[in-house]
Amino acid sequence: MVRCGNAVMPWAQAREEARRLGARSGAGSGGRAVPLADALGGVLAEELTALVGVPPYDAAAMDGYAVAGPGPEWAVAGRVLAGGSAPVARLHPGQAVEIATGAQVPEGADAVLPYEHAAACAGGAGRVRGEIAAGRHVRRAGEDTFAGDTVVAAGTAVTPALIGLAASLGHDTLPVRRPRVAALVTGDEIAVAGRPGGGRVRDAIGPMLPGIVRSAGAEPAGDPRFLPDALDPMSAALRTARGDGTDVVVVCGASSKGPADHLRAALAGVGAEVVVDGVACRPGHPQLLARLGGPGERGTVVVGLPGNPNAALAAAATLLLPVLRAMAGGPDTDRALPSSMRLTGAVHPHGHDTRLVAVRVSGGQAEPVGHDRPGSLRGAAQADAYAVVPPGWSGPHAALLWLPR
Ligand SMILES: Nc1nc2c(c(=O)[nH]1)N[C@H]1C(S)=C(S)[C@@H](COP(=O)(O)OP(=O)(O)OC[C@H]3O[C@@H](n4cnc5c(N)ncnc54)[C@H](O)[C@@H]3O)O[C@H]1N2
Ligand code: MOO
Repeated sequence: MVRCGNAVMPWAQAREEARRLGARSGAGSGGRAVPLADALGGVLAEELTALVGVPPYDAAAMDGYAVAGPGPEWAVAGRVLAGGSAPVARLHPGQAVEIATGAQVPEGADAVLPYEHAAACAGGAGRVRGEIAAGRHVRRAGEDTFAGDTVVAAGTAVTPALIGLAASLGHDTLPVRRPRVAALVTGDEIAVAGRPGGGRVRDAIGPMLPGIVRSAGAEPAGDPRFLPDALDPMSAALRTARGDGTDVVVVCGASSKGPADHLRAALAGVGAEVVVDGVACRPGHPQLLARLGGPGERGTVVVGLPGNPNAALAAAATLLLPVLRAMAGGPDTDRALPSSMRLTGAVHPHGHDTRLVAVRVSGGQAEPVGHDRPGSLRGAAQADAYAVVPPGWSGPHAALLWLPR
């Protein structure tokens, strides 16, 4: 049963509903162990612990001599390079080995004397002299991280640095949450390649969805499927998605109320819970958020995007991204990016809808780029963000909704 009327929801509330539904649907979904090379962009499903310490052994931090005892002179017993073994298992006071940065320091060593502070001894070859402070230039095992330490919290985005860290802690795989997102592109007028003609239009939404999906740490479940403007194929596709455990289905171009827009009827037919039916924003008015699945099930989230491409992008930023981020367990915003900025140029609020204005950010200001009508991606393609301009806004600062990059 469809449980929501046609009340168009305020923009901020719709985003909050999307977050809530994503968190509800993602909770308990666990993670999948993926090889480090494939983990980039996912969100850690569990905390990351150290399987080995960092450094894993007492290591030289400089090229020079590992020395035992206070000196100022030592007898050099040989040489050890990184990855090699020392010529003596243990240094006794007065002994040294020549050592390379990263090599394991023999037991008994008190410090490393860098080459540039070492002098040859007048007393003969095989001896070295200099001044040391105990512990200097030795990186002790576990001085950064002990084996068993918890190092990174669950919910952290997997970045190149985190992958490098995981490798240094002894991991070959990472448990990541990465919702799988199927795309259904509808419309009898849609052409999928080349120059459209004869009342047809190139699909502009299917090609931008994988990037949008990946930007939120999720992954596309294959290529978009193209559906004709008919109820039965839509209903069948929704049932299939629910049946095969797809996390999110994005339906493009069937969200309005025309004779060819079947999403609402299909949702009603499959017993969906409709959470958002229309959002008070421009562009992106006719968007939908729904859930397929019973109370005890994790369910499949359905996001309906309008067919106009810039409206689809605005709707994806409004509903799809918060759903995916919450589902993966990550934050909704990138903390490195400013959340609001002074808006330049003449921007006028709408009477009752929130306007999403394509802006370029430079010099700490956001400037509208134009060409951001619902049917055109020309502005968004040159923009960094949408400025969020609610009804009654008087400026000059506006919240920013950063576009996927
Ligand atoms: N009586 C009403 N009509 C419309 C309303 C409304 O509130 N009442 N809203 C308008 C708005 S706003 C939008 S946006 C569209 C959304 O409609 P749909 O989601 O059903 O999309 P379509 O009608 O199929 O297409 C709209 C437009 O976009 C083109 N399109 C569709 N899919 C794609 C695609 N994948 N790539 C590029 N372009 C696409 C399509 O050819 C149409 O020109 O409804 C308005 N009508
Ligand atoms: O979603 Mo429509 O933009 O408002 O053309």
